[in-house]
Amino acid sequence: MKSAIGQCIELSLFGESHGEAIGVVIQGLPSGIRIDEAWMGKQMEKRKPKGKISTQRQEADVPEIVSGVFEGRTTGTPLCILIRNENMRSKDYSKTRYIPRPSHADYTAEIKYLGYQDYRGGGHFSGRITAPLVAAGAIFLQMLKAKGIEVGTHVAQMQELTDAPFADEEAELRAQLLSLEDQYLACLSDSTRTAIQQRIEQAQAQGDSMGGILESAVIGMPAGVGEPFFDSVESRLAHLLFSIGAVKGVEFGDGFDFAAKRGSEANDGITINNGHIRTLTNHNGGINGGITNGMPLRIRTVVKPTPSIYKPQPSVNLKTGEPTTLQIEGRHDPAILHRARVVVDSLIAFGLADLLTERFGILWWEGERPCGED
Ligand SMILES: Cc1cc2nc3c(=O)[nH]c(=O)nc-3n(C[C@H](O)[C@H](O)[C@H](O)COP(=O)(O)O)c2cc1C
Ligand SMILES: C=C(O[C@@H]1CC(C(=O)O)=C[C@@H](OP(=O)(O)O)[C@H]1O)C(=O)O
Repeated sequence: MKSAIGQCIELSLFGESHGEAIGVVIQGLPSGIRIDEAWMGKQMEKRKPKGKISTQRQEADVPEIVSGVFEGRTTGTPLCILIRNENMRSKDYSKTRYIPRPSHADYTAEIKYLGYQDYRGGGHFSGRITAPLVAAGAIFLQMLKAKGIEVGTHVAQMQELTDAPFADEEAELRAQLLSLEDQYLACLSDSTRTAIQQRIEQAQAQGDSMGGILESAVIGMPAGVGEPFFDSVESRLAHLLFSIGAVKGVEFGDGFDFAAKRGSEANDGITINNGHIRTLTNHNGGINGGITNGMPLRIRTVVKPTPSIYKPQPSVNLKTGEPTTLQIEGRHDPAILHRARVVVDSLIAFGLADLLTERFGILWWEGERPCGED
């Protein structure tokens, strides 16, 4: 029953939504990585609930680094980040203690943990546990940036509303990733952003919720990263992305659209560009044989509509065994994807940092550690 992942670098999560604190322990980090707490704070802002399109639970979400950093740089020993819970309203959950919310983890956690789980606010299964992932992700994203690797995600689709696609051309894609940096509801097109915002607000007003698709891109990944068979780049990243509550699908490159294509439409012709091997198209999303080929990675993640909705729903009282109608109270996100996009970036960055360390060794990050500076 571990909440841990990683080969060379290990991430381990702890905490519950209504407990004292939540957090992450990272082991196997290179020493000497500069920690930019101000930038970590900016990343946390992207996940924080804001406005009508998010839960009304307001938390300061200030990451406290309690070990593993000395004089602003990683020591290389376990790094622990703590985030205090302050704004809980546990009474929202007491009336419905034995009435599981459809499509949340209430029933499955009850069975697995024999009723001993902290059921308040989804406990360890709450989307809240993604806050420490974002704090940790800020470290991995900065490690990648120092190596010229950029990761970014936009809200690509909600129902029939679709955002502009990521560009194939690398300089244009880089500019697009940059444009997403300071957005809360991150879209490439202003009109799509407005329409998606309105669609979520509409659902919120009706006590309902929305899902959608997040599209991510990574540029600057060197070719040759990834392990054969079980530790392909796809397997490792999908494992991480499926750990995010409400994620129900992940695809790479053209993904499920390959079903409609012939080989002649799906293959990426190989070319040479300024001495670098590149492909003319990128249907395969930068990965062949589970190994990066030097092209941008393209990943799509589908996030289901938030399970906690304010409409009456059928459930069962687990104490009496009687069918019942559930009417929830409390504060919930009418959509998750705008808050989850930074979680997706964070986990992709962690997965790639782990794979890069496996490929090149921990000293590959050495350039990050200018000896004698400071
Ligand atoms: C950032 C984030 C916020 C979330 N907010 C809510 C919420 O307010 N209410 C809710 O019912 N589920 C929320 N979820 C989703 C649940 O945590 C998730 O659906 C639940 O753990 C069950 O997992 P599953 O949907 O993967 O089966 C959120 C998830 C994330 C990642
Ligand atoms: C608090 C956050 O989101 C929570 C995620 C969540 C869930 O079930 O995932 C349920 C709600 O928790 P509570 O009922 O305790 O307020 C959300 O508010 C957060 O993400 O920081």
